Amino acid sequence: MQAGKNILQKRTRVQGRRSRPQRHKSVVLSAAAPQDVIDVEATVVDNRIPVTIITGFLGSGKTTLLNSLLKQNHGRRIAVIENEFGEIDIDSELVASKEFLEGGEDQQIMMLNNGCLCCTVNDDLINMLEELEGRRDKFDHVVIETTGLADPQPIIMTFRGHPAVARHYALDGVLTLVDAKHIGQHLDEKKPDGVVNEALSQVAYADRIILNKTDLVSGEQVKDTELRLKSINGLAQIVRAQRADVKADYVLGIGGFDLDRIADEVIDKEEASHSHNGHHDHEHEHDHHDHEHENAHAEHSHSHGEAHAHDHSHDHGHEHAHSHNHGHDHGHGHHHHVHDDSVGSVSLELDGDLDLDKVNDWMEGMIIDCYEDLYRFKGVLAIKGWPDRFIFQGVHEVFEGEPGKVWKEGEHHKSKMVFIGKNLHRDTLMAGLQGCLA
Ligand SMILES: Nc1nc2c(ncn2[C@@H]2O[C@H](COP(=O)(O)OP(=O)(O)OP(=O)(O)O)[C@@H](O)[C@H]2O)c(=O)[nH]1
Repeated sequence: MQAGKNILQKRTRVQGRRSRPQRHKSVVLSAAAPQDVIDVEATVVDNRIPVTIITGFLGSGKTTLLNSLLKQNHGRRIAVIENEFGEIDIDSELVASKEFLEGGEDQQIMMLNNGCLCCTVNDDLINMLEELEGRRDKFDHVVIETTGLADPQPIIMTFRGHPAVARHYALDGVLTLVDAKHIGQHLDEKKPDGVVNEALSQVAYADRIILNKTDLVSGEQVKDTELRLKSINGLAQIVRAQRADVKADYVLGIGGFDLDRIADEVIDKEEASHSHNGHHDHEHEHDHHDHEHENAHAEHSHSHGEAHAHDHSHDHGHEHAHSHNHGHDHGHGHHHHVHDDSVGSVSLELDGDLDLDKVNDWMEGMIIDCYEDLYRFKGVLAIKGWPDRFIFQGVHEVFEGEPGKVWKEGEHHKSKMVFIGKNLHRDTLMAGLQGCLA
């Protein structure tokens, strides 16, 4: 326990792949595999350049947003990397600040014309970022606009997993534009096995969503769409907009990968919904608490009852959407089958303290076995014997965690996790979490 404790005084980033499971030994919370752990002192000031990815399906309003962003007086100098699919550079013609390309001091637009960012992402994007890095005194923030057909995942992974990029750039967040009128049909589109539904992926990876073009649909449709988006991604904030008209703060400075903000996002979501302000339609951002609470003791007592039969803990969980190709019991009415996308969110909440070793084993196994399906996951854990919360987040196999706020005297200990991904089975995840109880 003590060794793990020491590591948790630091920020840890852990990487691993299923094909090399031996490298995952206790990767999550302890230091048993020091060669796999990159420690950065928590007190180090992060001077890296923040990067925001703006994505969204064709015609959803990305260029409109970019124009509005470049015109707003937000005090940040933005370098834009635009990815135009095909050879004809149309978007840069449409962006108001194109003149900055020709020597403007404040903002820069760079074009990636030779293909789709997500396909050719590594070399082209990395080269461009390196080039920009040499001029970093000229800007404060990088915005990458993907093509409408890009799956943002490889771009995100470049920032999370590529050491040279991660040294100079910090992914601030993923902002997804959604066309209120057409998103449904794109989400519904069935792709062949192994082919990504880009629209779905763009929603699933979002830290923030702009539900745009609300002028083109009824209020009822907007609400339905919002529910659907939340079912896919229970973590992202959503604002409604027309002409992508949102404040720059909503797009820049998201802190989607900032561990310090995760506690607010994940555990204090109810309170957070009342404390944020300044965004359009903010009342829609956190109102997904219509989930039903479940008594997991009843559900799982056959397998877990002995371990915590008398601690009065119970869990609350909600599943927004999940694959229908699994066979758990639908009879108790606690699952909301919003639609049958295989990408969805599962939130888990469990009272009581967790055992460090059990959490390590469980999360290690999950990352090894399911990293491809785990798009994003975040959580705050109560670990037995630790004075502070443990906060973590991950994107596929890239995991990061650090100590969070100290538990107050007498404060009720509980853990909360949110998973976004494919084929997530809430019951299995909850059983796994319950199995970690101390
Ligand atoms: N009615 C309506 N039209 C909008 C809104 N926002 C943007 N548009 C229009 O929708 C069209 C597409 O917007 P863009 O900003 O170019 O969308 P995009 O996501 O950059 O499109 P791609 O480059 O094709 O991926 C343009 O004609 C915009 O003027 C809106 O809120 N309502």
